[in-house]
Amino acid sequence: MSDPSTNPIYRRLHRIPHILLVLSGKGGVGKSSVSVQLALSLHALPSRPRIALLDIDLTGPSIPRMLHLPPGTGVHQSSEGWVPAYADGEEKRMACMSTGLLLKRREESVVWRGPKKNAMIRQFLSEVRWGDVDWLVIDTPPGTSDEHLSLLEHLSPVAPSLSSVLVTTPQALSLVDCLKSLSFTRLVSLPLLGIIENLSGYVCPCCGEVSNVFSTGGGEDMARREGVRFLGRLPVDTKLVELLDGQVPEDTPREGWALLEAYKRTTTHALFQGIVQKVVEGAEALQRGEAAPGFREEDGRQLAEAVAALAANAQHEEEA
Ligand SMILES: Nc1ncnc2c1ncn2[C@@H]1O[C@H](COP(=O)(O)OP(=O)(O)OP(=O)(O)O)[C@@H](O)[C@H]1O
Repeated sequence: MSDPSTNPIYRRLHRIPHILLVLSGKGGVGKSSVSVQLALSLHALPSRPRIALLDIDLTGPSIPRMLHLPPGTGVHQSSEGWVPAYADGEEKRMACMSTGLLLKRREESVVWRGPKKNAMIRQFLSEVRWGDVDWLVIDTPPGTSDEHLSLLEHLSPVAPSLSSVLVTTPQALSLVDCLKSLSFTRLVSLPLLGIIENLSGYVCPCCGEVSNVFSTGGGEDMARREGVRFLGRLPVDTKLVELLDGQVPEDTPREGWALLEAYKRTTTHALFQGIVQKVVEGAEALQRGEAAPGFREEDGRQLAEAVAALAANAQHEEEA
C-alpha cells in the first residue's frame, strides 16, 4: 500500500476528526439548508468548534447564498493553497468553499462534464487551507452520482473520520430515493449517523406552533425498519426560508454574527438542537471505534476497498 503521507488530500485533511457528508436521495428536500444548519448549530456549541463547510454541489451551489456570502467573497489563492471565505467575520470559525464563491455573478451557470467535476472536487479537497478545523461538513449533490463516487475515492485515505447523514421528506417518492442512498452508504461502507426528516409539519409564522398539516413520520418509520438512528424532524418554517434567502430580520441583536443570532431565534433552531446533539454523539462514538447503529457493510469490505470495487464496476459498465 502506498504511503498516505504522500497523498495531498490525506496531508490536507488527516487531522480533521470529523468529516460529515450530507446526502439526500432526491433534489429539493432541503439537503443544503440542513448542511448550513448543521454548520451553524455546531458553530454555536459551547466548546466553540471550528467548522468548514464544503459545497460539492458544483453545478447548483446554494451554500454561499444561504450563508449570505456573495460571489467572489474572500476566496483567494495563497502560496499554500486556496484561502476559503469566512462567514462569521473576524471570528473565523466558519470557513466555506463552493463553486458559487468562484463565480462572478450568482446567476452564472456552471456546465461541466464528469472529468472537470472530478478535478474540481480533487482541488477542493487537496488545495483549500482549512487550517485546524474540528468538523468538515460536505454538502453533496442529490442522488448517488459520479460526484459521490469521486468524492469517496478521494476521501478514502481519511476513511476513519468519515460519516454521513441522510435528508429526506416524509413523502413516499422521496423515501424511495432515500432508501437508495441508504443502500449506497452500505455498499461503500460509509457509516450513516442517521436520517433527518425535513419539511415535516408546518411552523405557524404568527405563534411558532408546529402542526402536522402534511404527512410526517415516513423517515422515522424507514429508520426503524432499517435499524438506523432517526435524528429528528424539521417542519416547514417560513422564517428559516427568509433567513436562508438572505434576509436577517431588523430586530436581530447586532452583537455577534447576525446570521447565527437570527437563526437562534427560529423555531427550527430549537428543534435542530436535538439533531446536532445526536450527530455529535454518533460521530464521537465512531471515533471511539463503535459502529453506527444499523451500520452494516454490504460484504464486509472497508470503505477504500468497497469504493474501489464500485468504481471499477462503473468503469466496466461504461466500457461495455
Ligand atoms: N425546513 C424548511 N422550511 C422551509 N423551507 C425550507 C426548509 N428546508 C429547506 N427549505 C427551502 O427549500 C428550498 C430547497 O432547499 P435546499 O436548497 O436546502 O434543498 P436541496 O435538497 O439542497 O436542493 P438541491 O437538490 O437543489 O441541492 C430552499 O429554498 C430552502 O430554503
